[in-house]
Amino acid sequence: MTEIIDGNAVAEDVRAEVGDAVDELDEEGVTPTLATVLMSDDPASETYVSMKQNDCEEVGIDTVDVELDSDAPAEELYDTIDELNADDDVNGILVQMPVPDHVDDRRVLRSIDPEKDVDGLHPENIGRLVAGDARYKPCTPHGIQRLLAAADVETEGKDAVVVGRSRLVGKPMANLFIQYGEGGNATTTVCHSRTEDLAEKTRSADILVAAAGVPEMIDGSMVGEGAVVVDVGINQVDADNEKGYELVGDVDFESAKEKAAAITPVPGGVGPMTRAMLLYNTVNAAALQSGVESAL
Ligand SMILES: Nc1nc(=O)c2c([nH]1)NC[C@@H]1CN(c3ccc(C(=O)N[C@@H](CCC(=O)O)C(=O)O)cc3)C=[N+]21
Repeated sequence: MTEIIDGNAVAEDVRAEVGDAVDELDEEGVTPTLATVLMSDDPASETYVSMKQNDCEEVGIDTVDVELDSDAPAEELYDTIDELNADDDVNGILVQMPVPDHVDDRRVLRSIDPEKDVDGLHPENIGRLVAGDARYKPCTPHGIQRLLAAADVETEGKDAVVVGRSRLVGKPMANLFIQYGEGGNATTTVCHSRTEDLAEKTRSADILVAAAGVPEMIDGSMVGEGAVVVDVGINQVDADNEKGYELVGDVDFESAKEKAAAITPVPGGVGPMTRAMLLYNTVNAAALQSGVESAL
């Protein structure tokens, strides 16, 4: 029987742990605060940001909610970040990606105070991650590590194949897999749009992470017998429902499930874990900035 890895359940465990850490900080007079910045009209982005705010509320993290018109001048976003950097009440800053084309997203990530960069995407934090000295692990790869650990999936000595080389997922995921320690020590291959013989490589994976952003591109014929399949895809395809779209993963679930020993679903797999690790990083940011030791 193929194990369906339940991201909602593991995320709930993480939130409980984070909630306890928030209570401990509270006793020291520290209330972690996350600022979310949304500059987009995309309904999915709006949904994700409001889910992140609800999660914060559930565990006792305060939120500051900034929304900018998607056609506002880029300077408005840069100024917002400067203000949030200077605001001592704000511990974490999340600028929801993607930002509009007229905004320089690299500049956005560079200008967030690295100690408030709870996404872990500032160049300094990426550098520290690669050096094996992470301050905040990027939420999605961190969440995947946590999900694999909860499912008792050993990574040491295993062949991990990451499909996709994005800043948010593929690159940091591969970096975490090759690090020493728990959730690392995997022999790691990164595949991307120019990879030749992709199916041959994905079939060789003990652990296959699909993060290319292409709906259902990984089907059963590309999955090795007994592999663990992690689907990071959150592709929107048009649907005849309230939202007008439906979430589809990068994995063709039904055919991949026939081969896999364990697989994460979409929704209910990696997505909730991404949100949970954001809470985790925000608590650690508050602890770091207040000089109180974090329980996490
Ligand atoms: N600065 C930044 N940081 C991010 O971490 C970031 C970002 N920008 N931009 C977009 C991606 C995407 N992302 C998701 C988080 C949670 C779900 C999630 O919770 N999904 C639920 C379902 C959501 C639904 O029902 O629509 C699930 O898969 O079960 C999805 C996607 C974070 N991202």
